[in-house]
Amino acid sequence: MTEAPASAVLNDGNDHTKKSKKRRREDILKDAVGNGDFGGSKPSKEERREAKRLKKLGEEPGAGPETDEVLQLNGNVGEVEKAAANGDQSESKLSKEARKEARRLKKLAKEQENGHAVAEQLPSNNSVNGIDKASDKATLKAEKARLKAEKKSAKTENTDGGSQPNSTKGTFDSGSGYVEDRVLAALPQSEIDDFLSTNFITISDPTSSTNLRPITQFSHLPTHHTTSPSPFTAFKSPTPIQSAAWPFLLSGRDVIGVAETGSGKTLAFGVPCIRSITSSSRTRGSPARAVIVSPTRELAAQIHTQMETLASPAHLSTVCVYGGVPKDPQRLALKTAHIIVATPGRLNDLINEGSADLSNVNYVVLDEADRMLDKGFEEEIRKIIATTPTKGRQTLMFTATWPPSVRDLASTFMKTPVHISIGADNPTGELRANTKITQLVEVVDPRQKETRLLQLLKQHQGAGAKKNDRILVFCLYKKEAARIESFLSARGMKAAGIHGDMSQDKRTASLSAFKTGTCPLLVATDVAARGLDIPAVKAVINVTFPLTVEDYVHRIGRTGRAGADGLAITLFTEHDKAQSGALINVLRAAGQEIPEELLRFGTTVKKKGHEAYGAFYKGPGVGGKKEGTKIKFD
Ligand SMILES: Nc1ncnc2c1ncn2[C@@H]1O[C@H](COP(=O)(O)OP(=O)(O)OP(=O)(O)O)[C@@H](O)[C@H]1O
Repeated sequence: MTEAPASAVLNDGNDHTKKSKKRRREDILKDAVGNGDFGGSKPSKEERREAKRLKKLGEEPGAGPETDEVLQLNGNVGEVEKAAANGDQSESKLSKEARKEARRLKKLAKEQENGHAVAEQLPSNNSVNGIDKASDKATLKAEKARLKAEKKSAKTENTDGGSQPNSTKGTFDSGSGYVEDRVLAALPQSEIDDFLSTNFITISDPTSSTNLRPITQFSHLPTHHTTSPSPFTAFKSPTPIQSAAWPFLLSGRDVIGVAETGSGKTLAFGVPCIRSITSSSRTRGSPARAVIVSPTRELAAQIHTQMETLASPAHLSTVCVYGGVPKDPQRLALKTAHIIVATPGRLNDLINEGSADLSNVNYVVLDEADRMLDKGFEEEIRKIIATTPTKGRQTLMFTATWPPSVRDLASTFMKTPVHISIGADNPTGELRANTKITQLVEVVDPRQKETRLLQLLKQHQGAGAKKNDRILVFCLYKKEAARIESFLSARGMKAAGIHGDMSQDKRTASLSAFKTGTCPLLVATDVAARGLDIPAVKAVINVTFPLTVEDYVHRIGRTGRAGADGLAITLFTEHDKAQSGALINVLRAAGQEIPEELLRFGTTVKKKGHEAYGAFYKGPGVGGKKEGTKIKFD
């Protein structure tokens, strides 16, 4: 079972007690709503926020065309006021809400009359009138939805004692160049709140300088004209992490984005990357404007492919830089590339020899950020970031797991980052597996693992229609992976392998055979645990438990992607018992069954002495200290 829904939260770090600020806000409020018709009482926090939002809306310079929207808005004011005029108890709440909304709409209508633009960027291939009609229609639709939502929210208030989700008010960040789309800006606040709470979106902004509405539709993106043909045609709407992260990223903010595996984080950081480059005015020096770092070669290649589809319509070029392949083509491509996707080791090599120059890079992404910040990579990351400018640089960290051990280190690279996390009852981004994955754990005798694996493969990939179903088998060690691959091949199963002892060519060939379905069984080490987006992996089988429960969450995340269901089966032995408590917590958080035999190993989560060593922590050494063993995948 999933956890109970949590309200969406936008932490407001403002000091609301300061007198001068308070006075200023009240002045703004007066400006925004006339002479403060709040029924004689002091405006609520909500009302003040809304007024502030409207005020900002009015201040935004622009040349928005005058449209029928004004009439429409006025019409809606009447409708709202009519609704507000009704008198029974359940409608008195509505009437307060409706009055508030009426004031908001009146103000908006007035601003439209005064010629203030609400939207900044419009698709270049549309005529202004076409856009106006479309947005008018959308506004009308939004208004209808708003009235419906008002009724619903009034109803809820009457049944739950008046509790409200915390609000995220839409607004503009005039300094950044990002302006909310007019349709998005016109959406009723209740709809935005609803979106945040139903998608379990938690936004924590230490500055509170921007209260940005989530981009709930691709059409609300200011960049879509730069990426035509649209990269979104296959998708209905942005995923929650995309919706929530885009406005902040488009505003130039640093962001930590924590969202479950397979939830579209690549586009979450990829789309604003294009916008960041196209809006930059720098023309001198190195062409590189963005760098995206990932822990494995295969993941770097995958991100690169996705970035290419975004970049080429905007006439930007990209390069993928990783080890195990010749440097020359990479050196050449670096001369013109605007976006560098890289694994850290090879990128540092190329920086050191002078082939890569990051001095103009102002968009830095650490994908699988917790992995990039653990001891295996920390030093490499420091070196890379040190060659980028401090001023004007946007730093992004995206991951599905965000252990406390890396959080302090992350903050040393970032400027007041906005923290966005997606997940039920998970405002601090604690460890969560994707809830679309069914997790089965079998406690077995270590000597029976291979026999049990064979049985499971026959059961889930047997003959007939199931024989081509993709199954990913994880081992802990390279030698173990090689042995299991041979074991399966010797029993007539078509298996490929991927691990660090193989040449890059062979790794690439195995992955490609698995992706295309030529070989439906892949035996891997944790080199394939993170980020890989392989279509329709039916099941993940863990033959040996990984070294950390974070790695477990990433491994099983290769199935159940982009909203699909998945299956993960884990063979757990007494050798893994130190991890039982942490695994139980992950199972519990995702509402999964916890086997009695697993509970017998204990529920205590052992506090690790060196959490920063992440997946490669092997226990304390002499004197409680252990040297970091640098194990790299590239
Ligand atoms: N808005 C969207 N709607 C539906 N599918 C989407 C959307 N955006 C991206 N996807 C698809 O979702 C899949 C997973 O995306 P992606 O690989 O970016 O996930 P992720 O969150 O980075 O996962 P991981 O944590 O495993 O790295 C991809 O196949 C991608 O094409």
